[in-house]
Amino acid sequence: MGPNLSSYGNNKQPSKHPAGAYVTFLAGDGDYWKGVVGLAKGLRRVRSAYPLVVAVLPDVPEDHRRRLRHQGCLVREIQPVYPPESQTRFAMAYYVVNYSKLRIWELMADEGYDRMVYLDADIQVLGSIDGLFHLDRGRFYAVMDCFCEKTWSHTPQHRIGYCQQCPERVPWPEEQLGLKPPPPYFNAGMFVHEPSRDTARELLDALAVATPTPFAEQDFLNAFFRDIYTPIPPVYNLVLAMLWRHPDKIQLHDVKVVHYCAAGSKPWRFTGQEPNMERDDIKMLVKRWWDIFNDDSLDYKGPPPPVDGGDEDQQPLRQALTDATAGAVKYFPAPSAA
Ligand SMILES: O=c1ccn([C@@H]2O[C@H](COP(=O)(O)OP(=O)(O)O)[C@@H](O)[C@H]2O)c(=O)[nH]1
Ligand SMILES: OC[C@H]1O[C@H](O[C@@H]2[C@@H](O)[C@H](O)[C@@H](O)[C@H](O)[C@@H]2O)[C@H](O)[C@@H](O)[C@H]1O
Ligand SMILES: [Mn+2]
Repeated sequence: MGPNLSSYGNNKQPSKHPAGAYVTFLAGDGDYWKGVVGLAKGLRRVRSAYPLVVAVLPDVPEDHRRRLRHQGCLVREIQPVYPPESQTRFAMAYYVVNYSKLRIWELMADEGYDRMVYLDADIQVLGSIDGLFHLDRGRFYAVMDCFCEKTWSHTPQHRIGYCQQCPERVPWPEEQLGLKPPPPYFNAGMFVHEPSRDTARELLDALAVATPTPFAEQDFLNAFFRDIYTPIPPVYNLVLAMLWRHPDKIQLHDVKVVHYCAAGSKPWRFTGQEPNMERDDIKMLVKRWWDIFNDDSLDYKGPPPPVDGGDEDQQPLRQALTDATAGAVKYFPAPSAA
């Protein structure tokens, strides 16, 4: 039986947990910053009581950091984390970047937080999830993943059509494939845990001797937290493929967190051309994302938080460069209504 989340409904928020924060991760000079802006505005829309910390790699340009600060994000630079050298073929080549997520335990502990809710930048929060900060301590909370998409085609379970979401669908042939993969396995796009430098050290020491695997830090985190992982309902991280792989498990109107991780579903790059992207529910969810992203009433109204760690004397130069390019980004029109 999973944790009792029933009392944490939308409006019955318990008092604010003293030292909690949302945290996301941003790498590169591409367009994921739009995901972070959307997430910051989405959390404001559901009146979250907690700040959003953005752990940025050094390659995130000042212009993107400024845009995030202007949306009230607490931007903090982290150093990259690389897995040991290996010949591993990641499910997506860029997944090697995602090991740097492992810096957040150290970052958030140093920032003085004792509870964090991690959210990928390709996530949107449609209903309040502040109650997650009050879950019992000592556990690692996340939503179970699905093995049915072709990104899992490298695994034996995918090959025989087995998925932990419906273990009865295909019996596991132990004599042929050995023991069933130890359930449950979580999606690492969203999780609830407690920052600490000890955990940070243990994670990085374990990674140093780990063999990288196709789902990179997600596989690693599943192995590391296996003994304390506690599944929470999919309303807290709707892995989009669940809509067509396990529709019986999803009531769309109950969903609080949408994770745009299916191929072709990133709203800021949405073309509708990839498989399943023609679905009405997908187009509705992408429009929901754009409606929040383009809603000026959700913009941060306060003074931008101070630049963290920026060498102040460079700030004026940075600002001049930023202003010079500020008009360069055109916000894309929302896709046509579903
Ligand atoms: O170029 C990139 C790739 C990934 N990310 C971050 O790493 C997370 C995990 O990557 P992604 O969400 O693309 O993986 P998926 O959930 O789609 O497998 C993203 O949400 C971002 O927070 C990023 O900032 N820049
Ligand atoms: O680096 C590995 C990534 O693995 C996970 O994404 C996968 C997973 O959800 C599969 O089940 C889907 O089939 C696939 O599309 C999707 O990309 C996390 O969302 C992401 O944060 C990150 O950990
Ligand atoms: Mn993601």
